[in-house]
Amino acid sequence: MASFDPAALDAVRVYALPMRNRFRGITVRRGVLMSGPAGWGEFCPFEDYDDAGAVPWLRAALEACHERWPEPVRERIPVNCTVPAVSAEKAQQIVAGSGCRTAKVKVADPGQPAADDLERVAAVRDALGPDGAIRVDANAAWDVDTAIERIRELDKAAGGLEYAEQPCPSVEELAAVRRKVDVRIAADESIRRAEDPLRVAVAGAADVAIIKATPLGGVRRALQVAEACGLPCVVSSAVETSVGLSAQLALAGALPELPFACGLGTMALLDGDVVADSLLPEQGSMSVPTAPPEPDPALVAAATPPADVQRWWLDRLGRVGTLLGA
Ligand SMILES: O=C(O)CCC(=O)C1=CC=C[C@@H](O)[C@@H]1C(=O)O
Ligand SMILES: [Mg+2]
Repeated sequence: MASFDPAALDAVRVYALPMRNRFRGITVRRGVLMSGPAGWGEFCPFEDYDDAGAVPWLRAALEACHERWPEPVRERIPVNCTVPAVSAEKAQQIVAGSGCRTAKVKVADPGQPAADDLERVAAVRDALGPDGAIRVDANAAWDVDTAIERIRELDKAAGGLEYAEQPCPSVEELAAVRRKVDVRIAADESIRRAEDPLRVAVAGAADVAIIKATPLGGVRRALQVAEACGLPCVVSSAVETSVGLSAQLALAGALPELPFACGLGTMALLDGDVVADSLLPEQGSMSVPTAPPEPDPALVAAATPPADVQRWWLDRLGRVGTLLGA
């Protein structure tokens, strides 16, 4: 899909859904659903992405509208539950109610003391028991020295970490931290926000690559990124509705190897959905869909935001579409 032609789409619908807890600094998730001959796609770059950064997100949506997904090599995907920067008590409830054997815990949330992170991971260990896996995600919040110190403390409080995701902003910093800690390092923003994700220079700086179909330009592009980086991959969502999430599950289904649980149990973060049969984990795993689910018109109507918000998204879609075709 080289260019964007709104006339080639059958429908375009703006949605807004509240988040159950503040996540990544947001309390409402918004985006655009669109349908084409192959099915429904979702364009949902976070509001802080500029138009150029949103181009791959549109590519991903158009892939779902116009192309079938690659053949899967597995039917089910083990997933982690995602624990926002909530209280220890709430973290424990989220994990206990999830049915997942792996938990990803957000840490280093702006304004929160480090002690809260330690309490949260300890509570998650309590809820998971000794054989569950715990990973943390700092979203590039630390410098190298802070990262080394915090990862060691968190590893102890968690009774062992599976990996620490994006502790610092740059690839060089990730490499420096990796040399000093015994915990695996995973790269996320270093891949998804890279100028050219196909030239992923994370080998040596990370043990695990987090890949996301939605911000990387679709399932096929994400598969190429996975191959180019040569690291074990974890597919993680961009907190889409079930429409966009289905493409992420298709990616996880098509990856040649999948050694870790994926971060795809994220419908639990949203209060509502646009499809009747939400894509949720069952006993810690999710099935790989063969095509995107159809939105339910009543749910889409209920999630439709005010006219000014719709206009903002349709304008953004138009601008990003122009950039995509340029
Ligand atoms: O990986 C998961 O468990 C859920 C997805 C998730 O954590 C994220 C989704 C979207 C934006 C991000 O801030 C965040 C991440 O950094 O991985
Ligand atoms: Mg991350």
